[in-house]
Amino acid sequence: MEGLRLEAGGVALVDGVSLALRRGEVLGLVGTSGGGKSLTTLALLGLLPRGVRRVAGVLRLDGAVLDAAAQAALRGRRIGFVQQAPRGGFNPLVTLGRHFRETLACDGLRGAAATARAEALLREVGFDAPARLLPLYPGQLSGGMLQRAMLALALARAPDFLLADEPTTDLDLIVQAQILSLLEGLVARRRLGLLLVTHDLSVVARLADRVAVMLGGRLVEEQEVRGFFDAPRHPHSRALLAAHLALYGEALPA
Ligand SMILES: Nc1ncnc2c1ncn2[C@@H]1O[C@H](COP(=O)(O)OP(=O)(O)OP(=O)(O)O)[C@@H](O)[C@H]1O
Repeated sequence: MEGLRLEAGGVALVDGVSLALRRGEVLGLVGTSGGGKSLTTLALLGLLPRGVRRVAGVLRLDGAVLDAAAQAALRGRRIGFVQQAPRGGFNPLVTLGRHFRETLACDGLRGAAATARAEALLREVGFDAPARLLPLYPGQLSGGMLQRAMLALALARAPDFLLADEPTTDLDLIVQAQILSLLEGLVARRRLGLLLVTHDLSVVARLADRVAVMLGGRLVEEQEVRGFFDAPRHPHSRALLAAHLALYGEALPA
C-alpha cells in the first residue's frame, strides 16, 4: 500500500501511510488507540466501514495495481483476515461445520471432501478431535477455541497473506501464548506474510520481523524489530516502549 489516505466527512483519519508486507515475514503494526491501525488493515482488505472513504492510496500485489474489484476477488483467497474478539466473527445461529462449508464452497469443495478439508484445517490449528467440533455452535466454544477456528477458516483458501487485528487481545494469557505459537508456526510452515496489529509489545518482540508505528493516522516509524527495541527513533515509539517496561518490567522476550 502506498500513500493511503482515509477520510470520514472530509476529515483525514489516516494519511500518507505506506506499508509493504512480504511472504514469510511478520510486520507488527503498533501504536496507541485511535492511531489508525484497524482502519489501515480494513483498507488493505477493502472492508472500510460505512462513511470512511479511501481518497488516496495505491494497493499492489506482486507489483500489479489492484482496483476495488480485484481487491474483493482476492479477499479470503490470497489475503485472509483474523479479527479481534472472535465471537463477533461467527454467526451464532449456524454450526462451525456450516461456516467451513460456506467458505470451502467458494473453491467448489463440497460434501465429504469439504468435511475432510475442514477437519484437516482444524487439526492444523491444534484440535485433536475436529470431527466433534463441526456440529457445534459458536456459543458452545470458548474464546480461545473460536479464535483458533477463525484462524482455520482464514487459512481455508490457502492465502499468502494474513491480516490479524489484535488476535490475542480478548484471550487469557495461556491461550494467548498458544495462539502466538500457532501463528509463528503457520508463518514458517506456510510462508505466510503476516500483518499483526497489536497493542502488546511483547507480542511484537516475540513474532515480528519489522515494526511499524502509527500515531494520529500517520506512520511515524518503521524498522527492523531489533532496532526498534534497541533504539526506537520516534518519541511515540519511545513512549510506547517506556509504558510497556513500566507495566511489565525489563523482561521482553529475546
Ligand atoms: N467508522 C468510522 N467513522 C468515523 N471515524 C472512525 C470510524 N472508525 C474509526 N474512526 C476513527 O478513525 C481513527 C482511527 O481509528 P482506528 O480504529 O483505525 O484506530 P486503532 O489504531 O485501530 O485503534 P484501536 O487500537 O483502539 O483499535 C480514530 O480517530 C477513530 O475514532
